[in-house]
Amino acid sequence: MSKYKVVLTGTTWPEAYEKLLEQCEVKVWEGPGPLPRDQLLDWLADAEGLFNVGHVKVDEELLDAAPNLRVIAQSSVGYDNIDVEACTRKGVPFGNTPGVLVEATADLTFGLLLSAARRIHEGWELVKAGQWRTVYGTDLYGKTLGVVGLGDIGSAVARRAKACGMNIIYHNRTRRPNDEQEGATYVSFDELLTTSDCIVCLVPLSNHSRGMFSKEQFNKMKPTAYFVNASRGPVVDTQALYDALQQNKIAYAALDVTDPEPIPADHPLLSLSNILITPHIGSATYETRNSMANLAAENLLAGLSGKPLPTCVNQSVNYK
Ligand SMILES: NC(=O)C1=CN([C@@H]2O[C@H](COP(=O)(O)OP(=O)(O)OC[C@H]3O[C@@H](n4cnc5c(N)ncnc54)[C@H](OP(=O)(O)O)[C@@H]3O)[C@@H](O)[C@H]2O)C=CC1
Ligand SMILES: O=CC(=O)O
Repeated sequence: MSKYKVVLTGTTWPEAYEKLLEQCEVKVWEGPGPLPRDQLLDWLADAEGLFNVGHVKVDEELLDAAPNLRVIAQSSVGYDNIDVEACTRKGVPFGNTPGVLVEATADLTFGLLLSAARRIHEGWELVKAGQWRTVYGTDLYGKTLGVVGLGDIGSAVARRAKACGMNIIYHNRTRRPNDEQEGATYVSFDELLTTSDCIVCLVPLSNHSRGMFSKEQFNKMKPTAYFVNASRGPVVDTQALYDALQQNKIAYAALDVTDPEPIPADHPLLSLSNILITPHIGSATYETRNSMANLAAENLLAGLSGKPLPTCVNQSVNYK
């Protein structure tokens, strides 16, 4: 039996890769650096499947260059790099990896808040510098956490916060009765901004959410507010965040995602003392990244054989 022709935009985890190799002839980009666009388009000329690990941009141009494409699978839950409508127009199902990364990403997001609130990272830097002294933070217990984008991950963050004695408020475009039964209170975006002690942002990046945290929003926050962004960098206006931190309009920010990403070492944000940044590692545990790769491989192999993708974003073109 001839094998499916697949393009893999970067290396993936061994278990998933083995599964692909059983049924596919794989062109894999092993670097150095990201897969050049020309090379990708050239490889896609006869490809039936695209396994996107490097978050390459999928648009009309790419789809036109891949006339035989039957499925796109990506090992992430966010898909702001994918023109889903263009995929649907071409009849190409697209699968992401929801669910499997929820707990790991919630751990990291809440960990950022905890580290910022209690200055864990600053304490460690002091100890390494031979300075054994007290660094003061703030209590989370009894404080109000506002979650913007209370979906799978936001809800898991809320559970952690509740276990630490925080009150939970949230804002989405639609309400979540189950989370409300668990104690989360729905509020308007403005009320969340003005009343939260800590704000966690977990909205997908879209035309609705791009720049939703800008000067106006930071001005509405409490001067003691802690702001955590673990969604996508461009949801936040970076200059406005810099100004808010530099002018102490808010107390502290902790980011797992930045705009630009990666953030250059000489970026002004890094010169501030009231910020903590990690390099987009929300889902980066061995177990979770392995599960994400396996789910992406399942989506890809299902699509190649004309079966429904287990986690398809554009259901209208999923296989029946
Ligand atoms: N840092 C990291 O490593 C990781 C980051 N992520 C990021 O986290 C995001 C969320 O993931 P996940 O929880 O699985 O996604 P979900 O789709 O489960 O949740 C997203 C929530 O955001 C809400 N939302 C969407 N748009 C808006 C808006 N404009 N204003 C207010 N609320 C909005 C949605 O509700 P409604 O549509 O009703 O508004 C939904 O409840 C991903 O898209 C990704 O960008 C994910 C994994 C790892
Ligand atoms: O940022 C990671 C994702 O899965 O989305």
